[in-house]
Amino acid sequence: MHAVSHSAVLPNLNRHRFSPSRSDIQILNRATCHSDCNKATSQVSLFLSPGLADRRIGSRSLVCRAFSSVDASTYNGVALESSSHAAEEKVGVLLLNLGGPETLDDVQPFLFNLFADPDIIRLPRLFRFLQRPLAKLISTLRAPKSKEGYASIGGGSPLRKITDEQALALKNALEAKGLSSNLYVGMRYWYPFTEEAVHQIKRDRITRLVVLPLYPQFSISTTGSSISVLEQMFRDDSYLSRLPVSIINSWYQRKGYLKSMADLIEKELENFSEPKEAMIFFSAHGVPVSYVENAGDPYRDQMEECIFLIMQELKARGINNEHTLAYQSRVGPVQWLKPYTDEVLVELGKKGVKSLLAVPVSFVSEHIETLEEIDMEYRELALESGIQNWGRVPALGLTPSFITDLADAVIEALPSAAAIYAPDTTRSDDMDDPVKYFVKMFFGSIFAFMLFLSPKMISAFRNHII
Ligand SMILES: C=CC1=C(C)c2cc3[nH]c(cc4nc(cc5[nH]c(cc1n2)c(C)c5CCC(=O)O)C(CCC(=O)O)=C4C)c(C)c3C=C
Ligand SMILES: [Fe+2]
Repeated sequence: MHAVSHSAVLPNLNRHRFSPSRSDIQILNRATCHSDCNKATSQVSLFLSPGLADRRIGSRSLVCRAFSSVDASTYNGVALESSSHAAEEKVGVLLLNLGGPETLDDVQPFLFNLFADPDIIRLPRLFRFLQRPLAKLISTLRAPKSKEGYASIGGGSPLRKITDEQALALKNALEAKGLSSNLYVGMRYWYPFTEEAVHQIKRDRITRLVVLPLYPQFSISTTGSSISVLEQMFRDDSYLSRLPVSIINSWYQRKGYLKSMADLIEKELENFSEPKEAMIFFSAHGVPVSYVENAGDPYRDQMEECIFLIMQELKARGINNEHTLAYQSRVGPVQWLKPYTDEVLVELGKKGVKSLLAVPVSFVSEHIETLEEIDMEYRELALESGIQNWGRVPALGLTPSFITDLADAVIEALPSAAAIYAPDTTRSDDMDDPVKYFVKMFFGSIFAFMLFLSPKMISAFRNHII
């Protein structure tokens, strides 16, 4: 069990530019705007190159260093006084999510957006021009496999619909608690893009904003990436840079979330003929090991603490089932967090585990990785491996206790909203150090060369390695 680090060094997210290029393919034509993030520093991809990742936190990064039960960050740490002009306040709540292709034709451009994200693939400065060609190559290679997955769950991702429903439910829950608010949905890789949501917030002249990523645990690749987009937009805009904002970086420690998860698990265990015999199998979306070990991503620590807290809640209810945590959905040629879900399922089967309850734990809506990967691929693998009784806990979705808890999180975060001010000037750049720059360039060149030429690399992107 990893303790949550209260001094975890998080990445400096203060580094991207929002600069969509005119020539960009159809995604940009359809989007109001789209994050290009072309000003990545000279660091090598976190995703592709463990060991060379090196990110520092700026003193004014939107992501704070400390974690608390509502891990909310404000821009300058100065809480605005609780306004005597509350009646004039126009509160906005921005839900951040990943987004997913709505049709099979959307799959490749969606994957392009994902792989064009420098928080997913980061290249040395000199190779920045490769970001989009590389994203194009990888998305094209991966699209057939990914399309198969989306085809098997009805031809597209349910994420937009579910997130919209969650937004409406949250609006109503806030209303019931006496807070009138405007809800916005901002997706990182598909419609409605985060940039569109921010433009709407601006048009609506919101006076106070709470940003709530729909990921219980923080990762550089999810919440961090979305916040990078916001940071860039907010810094460059006179209205947005003054808007009081509170960002809830992670919220897996909240009692309401833990209880809601425990409720779902308890209910699902009852479907087994011998509920006490079922192993509770937490399956989290993985990230490359380099995120955690080189870039200071708190994701693994938070995930482990999250599982511990859910189990504590279950134990308090007299539920003492065995449990385990594994990581799913790895992509590409690098090491991801272990143990891998597929390998653990096979091992458990060999060890004689007969009943297993799968619990998706990094996401709060159904999506391709629950509906296809867990319900189809992993279920089949588990049954082949000797596990006889299989169950799966549904994602939290619109569970009322969960939505109510999100509403509480928003209300608790509101008073600490504070305005953004000057960008971080304390940050140093590898470009300032010619030796470091040369070393990175050298290894970056070799790496880029290998990537383009190695059939092994290509096949690693083409398939989920499961
Ligand atoms: C906490 C959740 C998630 C983390 C962490 C995460 C990291 C991560 N993901 C990829 C690559 C892909 N992810 C894909 C889909 C996808 N990812 C998440 C969540 C997390 N990703 C969700 C909810 C979804 C599904 C969206 C939907 O349409 O329903 C995909 C596309 C599907 C596929 O081809 O498998 C890719 C690719 C990386 C590389 C990464 C960390 C670096
Ligand atoms: Fe993912």
